[in-house]
Amino acid sequence: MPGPRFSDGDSAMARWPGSNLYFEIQILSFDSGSQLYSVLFKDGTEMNIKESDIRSLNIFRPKRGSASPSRRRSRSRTRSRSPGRTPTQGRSPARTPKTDPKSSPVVRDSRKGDILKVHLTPLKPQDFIVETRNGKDAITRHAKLYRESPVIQAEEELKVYEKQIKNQKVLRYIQRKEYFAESENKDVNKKFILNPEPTRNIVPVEKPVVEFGGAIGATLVMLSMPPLLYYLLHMCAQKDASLWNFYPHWTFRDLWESTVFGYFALWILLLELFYLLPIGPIAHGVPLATGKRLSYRINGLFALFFIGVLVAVLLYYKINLLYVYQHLHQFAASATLLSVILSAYLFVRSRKASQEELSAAGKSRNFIYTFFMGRELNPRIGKFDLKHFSAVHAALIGWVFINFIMLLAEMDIQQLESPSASMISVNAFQLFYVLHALWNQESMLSSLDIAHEGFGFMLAFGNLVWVPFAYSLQAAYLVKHPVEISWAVLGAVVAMNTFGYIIFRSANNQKNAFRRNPEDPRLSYLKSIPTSCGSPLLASGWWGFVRHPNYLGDIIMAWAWCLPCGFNDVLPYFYGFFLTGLLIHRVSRVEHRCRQKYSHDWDKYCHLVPYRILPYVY
Ligand SMILES: NC(=O)C1=CN([C@@H]2O[C@H](COP(=O)(O)OP(=O)(O)OC[C@H]3O[C@@H](n4cnc5c(N)ncnc54)[C@H](OP(=O)(O)O)[C@@H]3O)[C@@H](O)[C@H]2O)C=CC1
Ligand SMILES: CC(C)CCC[C@@H](C)[C@H]1CC=C2C3=C(CC[C@@]21C)[C@@]1(C)CC[C@H](O)C(C)(C)[C@@H]1CC3
Repeated sequence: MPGPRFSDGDSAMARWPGSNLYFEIQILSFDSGSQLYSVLFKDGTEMNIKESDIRSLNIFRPKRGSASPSRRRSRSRTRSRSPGRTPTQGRSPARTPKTDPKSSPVVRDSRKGDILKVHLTPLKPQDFIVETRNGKDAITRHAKLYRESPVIQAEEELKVYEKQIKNQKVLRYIQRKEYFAESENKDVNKKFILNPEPTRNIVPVEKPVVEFGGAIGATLVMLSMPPLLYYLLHMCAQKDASLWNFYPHWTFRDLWESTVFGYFALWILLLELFYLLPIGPIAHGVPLATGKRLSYRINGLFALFFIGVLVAVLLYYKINLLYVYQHLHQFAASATLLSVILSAYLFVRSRKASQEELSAAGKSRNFIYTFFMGRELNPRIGKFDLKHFSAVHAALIGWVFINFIMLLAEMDIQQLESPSASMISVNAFQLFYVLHALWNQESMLSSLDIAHEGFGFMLAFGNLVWVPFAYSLQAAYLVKHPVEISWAVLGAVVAMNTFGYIIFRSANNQKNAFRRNPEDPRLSYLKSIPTSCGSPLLASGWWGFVRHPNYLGDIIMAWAWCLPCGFNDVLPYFYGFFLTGLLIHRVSRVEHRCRQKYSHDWDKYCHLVPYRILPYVY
């Protein structure tokens, strides 16, 4: 068998697997057993590649007198989707085009002293409107060439870029056509195909996928979640909280009181007021289909602080905050009613929304399913963003508030001078989690719910009802079920929470920093996979450990929050089970989106990082 053609340390060009694109690499080693070269791409990706996919650099070198576009580009490199440099298509190196002397301006190249004749294809404004990252890069380079170098030998290169842009446009129309053909919306179909409105950003066309078991699943969830919540709250208030000790003897009055609804409405109005205060920085959400980015006022921490001051004032004036505990069921029912009213309003107003303003699921024609999933992505009344408000202010501040009420109730019912260690730890862990979320509020704007989900019953009920009333279940349980925990156990629980938090926080930080700036020198030790849609995927660090390390941290914390409630009952462990289930289900939803967006690059990532949440388990 002949020996290897390339030696360790050689530079060459290698074909990116599954494509026709060649990138510069360095040979690291050759394995005579598998006959594969271990190569290093310029962006740090290491791969094993066979010899037939590697070419000598000479093949790609331009002929004398012509300047290689790849070389020129590397001088003024913008971030491209290629690993390290812009790919060279196939094997044909760019050549200096023959230009038409009549139509070309004559310019002197001071660097070479040659007189070169250049013909530039004028760009039409619409050529600048493309939707992919790659297209953007092409235009940046295009414009750079235009500005920087009057001696442009790159007519051919420009043509390649124009072709790329056109291809992307064609692809976009085809995707749209397929998409709308599927959704059977003939009118919209015509509008987009005959009269295409150019979109101006990186918005992958999402195919609708039926989640939660479609209309039947949605109906079951909508009908079962409210009673489940009242059952859980009821069990927490029972002396014997074992799950089977359930003899419902509810009357309508147990669940409904108009005064309580009034107080709840007042609470929401107050939060809305704080939400609208012009305090705090403005952040921008992810690009929408219209190309716009919505602005959001980031003032959750201020709002929490004001609520804290208000609670302190009410306590000072001896206002009976235990009223909330005494009417917890009615408050939960009022919140449920409000979430239903809100969902109905959202559904009605979404009929006026344009297709671009709808979520992928919201384009379905099933009433029940879209009522549940939500149709409009970012329903706003003026500057008031209903979804953002409910996820941040109503859910998170409501959760902290109810927890605090439970702490007061425990002291009152158990005649304690200070809250128990279990109650303090549950309150402290969850307050810390909420403070973290509010401190990093800007990164929430790219979360699945804010960026991609419509606003319907699921999020309205989830945020207004489920988070404040079900996530505070451990504290509600401790009110009537005192648990003595030793310092050793407390220490172990704190250690477990800290461990979960470190994973959660560093995983989210790594991803957020990488998304903000993939070239960040502080992240240079991390490997990433270039993708055809432009945004690379982290493939080392936490995101190389499992595919959803932040969920792992979240789940560890969730169980740590249950442990201070002891082992007498299963009830306070509900949150651990619920969050684990929610995040496992969420993995499939997020991964479906990622597979659509990154296509085979996502499969590549899954191959490199085979486990989703827990190595060797899931
Ligand atoms: N306590 C609770 O009830 C809940 C808590 N959460 C928490 O909220 C936070 C946000 O959750 P969520 O939005 O679901 O999920 P993520 O924050 O994990 O976001 C998923 C997105 O991250 C990007 N991504 C995925 N893999 C990679 C990678 N390898 N490299 C770079 N980017 C990658 C993709 O977006 P793109 O391609 O756009 O970059 C993907 O769509 C999480 O920390 C979660 O634990 C969430 C739900 C409920
Ligand atoms: C109808 C069912 C009961 C559905 C319940 C689902 C909800 C509990 C969750 C759906 C998405 C959520 C989010 C958060 C809490 C849980 C719900 C409402 C979130 C506010 C938690 C804190 C995070 O930092 C976040 C990213 C802001 C979360 C947004 C999604």
